Amino acid sequence: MHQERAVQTRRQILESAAILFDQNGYAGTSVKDVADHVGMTKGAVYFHYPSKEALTVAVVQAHYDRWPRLLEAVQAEGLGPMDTLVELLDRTAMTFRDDAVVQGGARLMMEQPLVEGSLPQPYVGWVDLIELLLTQAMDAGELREGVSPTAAAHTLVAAFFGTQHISARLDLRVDLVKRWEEARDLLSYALRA
Ligand SMILES: CCC[C@@H]1OCC(CO)=C1C(=O)O
Repeated sequence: MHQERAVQTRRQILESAAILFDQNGYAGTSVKDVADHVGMTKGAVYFHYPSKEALTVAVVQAHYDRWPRLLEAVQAEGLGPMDTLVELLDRTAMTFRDDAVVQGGARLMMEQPLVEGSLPQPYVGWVDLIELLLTQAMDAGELREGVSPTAAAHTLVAAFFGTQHISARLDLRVDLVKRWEEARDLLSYALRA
């Protein structure tokens, strides 16, 4: 019971931190702000996360931890490789629209130069994963002749990042899924055999 309580508390702290980092940025958020938002003392927050940097690294890690789980859920549907990739990115767009931890992590990654604490290199995980899925699509005859999985992975990550960034700035990501569907449908003409 105690362990479960601690897990729940850590999740609530991360969620509050992510919300505040997304709203006010890294420099504009203090551990005290997070404690007030989650309804705990600063000391209680420090018990779980010993510094603002530890909190920052944890939010970003929780952001990236979403994607392998999302991939597993999509792969369980047994779609072909190209449809798996399309479904994965569609659900990633929904996650960027709906998930405060993903949104807070994305803002922190934008502010990486200002952040003490070591953060992962952005984008490269997605390029590798999408390149793998497009290579599987090529092997299955689902990728247009002559399209390089590596080049297409760079383009898809850039298109997704730009789409979610513009939607975030102009519309708080409310229209993100629709904007992503526009980009995805256009890119499908270039990618599908
Ligand atoms: C899938 C596009 C890349 C993704 O979009 C926001 C962001 C945060 O840095 C990303 C990343 O680092 O992978």
